[in-house]
Amino acid sequence: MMRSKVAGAQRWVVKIGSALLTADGKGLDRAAMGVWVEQMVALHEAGVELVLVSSGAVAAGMSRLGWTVRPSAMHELQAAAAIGQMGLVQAWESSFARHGRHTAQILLTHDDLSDRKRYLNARSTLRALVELKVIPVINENDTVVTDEIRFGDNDTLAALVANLVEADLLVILTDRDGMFDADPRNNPGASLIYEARADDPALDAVAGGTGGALGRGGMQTKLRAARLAARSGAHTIIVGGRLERVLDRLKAGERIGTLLSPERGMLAARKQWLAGHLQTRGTLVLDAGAVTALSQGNKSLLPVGVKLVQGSFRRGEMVVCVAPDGREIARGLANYSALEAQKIIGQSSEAIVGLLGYMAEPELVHRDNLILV
Ligand SMILES: Nc1ncnc2c1ncn2[C@@H]1O[C@H](COP(=O)(O)OP(=O)(O)O)[C@@H](O)[C@H]1O
Ligand SMILES: N[C@@H](CCC(=O)OP(=O)(O)O)C(=O)O
Repeated sequence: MMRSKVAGAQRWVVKIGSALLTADGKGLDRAAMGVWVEQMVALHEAGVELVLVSSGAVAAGMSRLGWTVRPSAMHELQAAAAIGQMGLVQAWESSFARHGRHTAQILLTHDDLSDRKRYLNARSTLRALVELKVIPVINENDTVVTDEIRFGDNDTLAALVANLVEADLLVILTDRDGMFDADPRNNPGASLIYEARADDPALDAVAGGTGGALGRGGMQTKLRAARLAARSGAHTIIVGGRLERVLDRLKAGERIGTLLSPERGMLAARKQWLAGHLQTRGTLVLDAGAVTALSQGNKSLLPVGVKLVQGSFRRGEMVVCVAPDGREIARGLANYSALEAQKIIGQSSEAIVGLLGYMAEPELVHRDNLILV
């Protein structure tokens, strides 16, 4: 069976766990990293937008310090993470640089994603990096977190990043081929689950065990991550990072790993997510024709149907669309900034290039990014 949802995904968050990255505790596995980088570059060339969530700082730091046992004291873990993070980003940077790609380090904490302003700032920085075709490499900011506010495992962080960048696919690379119907460490006969709905309660029982010696979360946090990612409509794949050409094969639609699907359609979930999480930055006053097109025709909003632009917003920010009498019709993500929108309203989409010198999209707000109210 072809996995079209995976093959067709445009924006991927790829999460690589400690167990995989650190060759089972022997420092960073640069050879394996190089193989994933090659595949990520190929995805990039195929037009896929990529964000990487990389664990391994603590494990890499332990190996630099010659520690063989993971410390339990928080300050020692934090010290190891601070040391290891250097090696981790160096390794990603040099590996991507061999293919002419830049990387960018982003360290996030729980607070960054729960505080609205910081959430929106992180979102716009990540969007900018993705547009610049740079690969963001994200990890938890271990130095400043306390026990109560730690993500602890990067599965949760990766899912929140998938929400943040509105990814359509979260790929969790791990040391098993996927999620099995029982922990394969203690059940050699366990079999791989190929597909399930992320919200299926039967999965709670099979994902019961904890992580390995190096990883933190085990399958439980991966399942929770899939459920979190599903809130913004993303599909999740849990798959073996050591499988040959794993990312290429996912892109080709091959049925490997465990695919966990959102319960609701991608578009509906994504729209609900957008409505609940983004502040509006401006207002577009529509003409009567545009009001009808949006509310009855399920159409995109074209510049020609807009009479007035209010507020100051950037490309990708949320705007309110109102009727001439001020009644709110919809909200949506603008394809142009307020300044650009001022110049193109009332004009046909063909005129955009002449007016701005380029055309990002023919619509001012695409219907996939429009939420009717
Ligand atoms: N149902 C299950 N299917 C697969 N693996 C499971 C399951 N339950 C528990 N596990 C364990 O989860 C481990 C992977 O999680 P973890 O060690 O946290 O890795 P990572 O560093 O990749 O996040 C596997 O090695 C496996 O032993
Ligand atoms: N921030 C930590 C990641 C924590 C962790 O071990 O995560 P994971 O291996 O993904 O379960 C680190 O870089 O070591």
